[in-house]
Amino acid sequence: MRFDVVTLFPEMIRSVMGYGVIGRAIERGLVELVTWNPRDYSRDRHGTVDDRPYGGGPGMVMKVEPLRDAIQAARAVSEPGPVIYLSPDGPTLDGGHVGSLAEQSRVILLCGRYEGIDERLIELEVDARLSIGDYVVSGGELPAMVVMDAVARLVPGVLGHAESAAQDAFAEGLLDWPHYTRPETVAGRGVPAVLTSGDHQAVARWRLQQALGRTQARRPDLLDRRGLDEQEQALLDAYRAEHGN
Ligand SMILES: NC[C@H]1CCC[C@@H](CNc2ccc(C(N)=O)cn2)C1
Repeated sequence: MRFDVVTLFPEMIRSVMGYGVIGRAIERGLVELVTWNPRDYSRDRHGTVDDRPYGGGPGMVMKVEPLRDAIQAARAVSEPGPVIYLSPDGPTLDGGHVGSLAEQSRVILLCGRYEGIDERLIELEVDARLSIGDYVVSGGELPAMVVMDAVARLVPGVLGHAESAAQDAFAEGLLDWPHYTRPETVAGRGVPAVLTSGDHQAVARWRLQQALGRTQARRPDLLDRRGLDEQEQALLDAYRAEHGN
């Protein structure tokens, strides 16, 4: 999987993406990360990438040419891939988007700053928009890193034993089950007995039941979307009987 990021702050991307499983995946070559700075493609010696908005108003707008030249430089190397603009007016990222992006061999992510990007750049070069939620942050870089992290986790080998991605309850369309580790008693609180029973089948069943119960309680909309088979319904009924809800 190759990510190309068009951004005025390449160091922001490279430093944050260098940590943890994703950083190791980049070191191991499972994920490739290349940044393209529009300022390197500015048409004047001042490195101008923005200018005042036509029609007046506060703030600055990102100019077409430096962005277009950076995107075309990215397109010119490696194989084709969609150009995705991180923007609050895109569809909200969900597991479906992450899954389909993970099937691409390459994605070019466009990060905006200032008040916005000249609309003609979007018309000329952007294939799709994506939003990470209904709020505005000061640049597209953090949203781009959220997308890259979520997608990279689905690349085979990135999470070590691949099943931990599948085990990730959200991959099942459910919220996560509770996690515990040593010490066995802390602040007077113990660990659910099944988890120290050594019965792996019982543990797996308990975890699924917890994920179902928590999803029903906190995000019933996810449950409606996912649907349950008979065994899952029985587990959920038992959970609700036990938790009185
Ligand atoms: N006019 C606001 C707009 C101008 C151009 C740059 C963007 C960067 N900020 C972003 C980007 C994406 C998201 C999101 N929800 O995915 C939030 N914030 C902000």
